[in-house]
Amino acid sequence: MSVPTVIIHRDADMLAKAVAARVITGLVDVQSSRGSASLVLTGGTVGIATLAEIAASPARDAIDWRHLDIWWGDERFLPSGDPERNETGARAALLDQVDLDPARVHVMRGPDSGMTAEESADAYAEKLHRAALPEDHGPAPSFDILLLGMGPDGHVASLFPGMPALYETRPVVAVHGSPKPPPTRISLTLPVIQAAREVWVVAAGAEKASAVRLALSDTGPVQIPAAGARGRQRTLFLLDRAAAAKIPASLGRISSP
Ligand SMILES: O=C1O[C@H](COP(=O)(O)O)[C@@H](O)[C@H](O)[C@H]1O
Repeated sequence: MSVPTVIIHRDADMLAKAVAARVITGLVDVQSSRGSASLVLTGGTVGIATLAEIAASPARDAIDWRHLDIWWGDERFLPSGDPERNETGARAALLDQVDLDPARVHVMRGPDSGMTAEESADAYAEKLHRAALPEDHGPAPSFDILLLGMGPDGHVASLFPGMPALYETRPVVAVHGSPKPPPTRISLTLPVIQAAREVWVVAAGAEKASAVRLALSDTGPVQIPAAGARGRQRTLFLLDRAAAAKIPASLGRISSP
C-alpha cells in the first residue's frame, strides 16, 4: 500500500476544480497507454461538486468517454431516481452530459430491482468478478482512480467506524444501521479499495479536520475507516485548508495558493 500524499487547496470550490482537472488528466493518461480506464465515484458534497466541475471543463472532451468504466464506491439502498442516491447526483452532475457506453456504467441496484440489499451487494460482487482481469489477481478490477469522500466521523464509502463491514473480506457488502441516513447501503470493502491503483480521498470543511488528522496517523481503520483508504500505487488526500487544519506540522504536504 502507498503512503498518502497530502495536497491542500484554498477552499471547497477550488478543491473541486483541482480534483476535476486531476481526474481528467489521470483518465487521459491511462487511456493513452491502455485504451480504456476505470473510475470509481463517490457521493457526498465534494464528490458531486467535482463531477460538476468535470462537466463544466472544456478539457472533458479529451476523455474517451465510450471507453471508460464507471463504478461506485457505495450507494444508498434507495429506488432508482431517488434524489438521495449517489447515482442520481452523479447522473445530474456529469454522467447524463457525456457520451458514456451505458453498458459500462455499473450501478449498485436499489430495492426497485426486487433484490434485497444482500442480493444487490452479491450482484455487484459478481459484476466486479466478471470485470476482473487475470493481472488484477483478485475478485475485482484494480481500479485506475477510486474517489472517496469522507464524513466527519472518518467514514469512507459506506464503511462507518466500528461497523462489521470493516472486517469483511468479501468485495461488496450490504450495510444496515448506518449512522448517517439512509440506514441501508451497499459498499465496497477495504480489500477492494486497497487493490485500486490510485485512491483519492477528497474532503473539505473544518468539521472533517479531526478525522483527517486521524486518517493520516497510526489509527486503525476500524476506528477511522479513512485510515484504511490506501491505493496500491498512489494515495492522495485532497483537502481544503479547513479540513487540513489539524494535520501535524511534521507531515509533508503540498499547498496550492
Ligand atoms: O453518505 C455518504 O457520505 C460520504 C461523505 O459525504 P460528504 O457530504 O460529507 O462529503 C460520501 O463519501 C459517501 O459516498 C456517501 O454515501
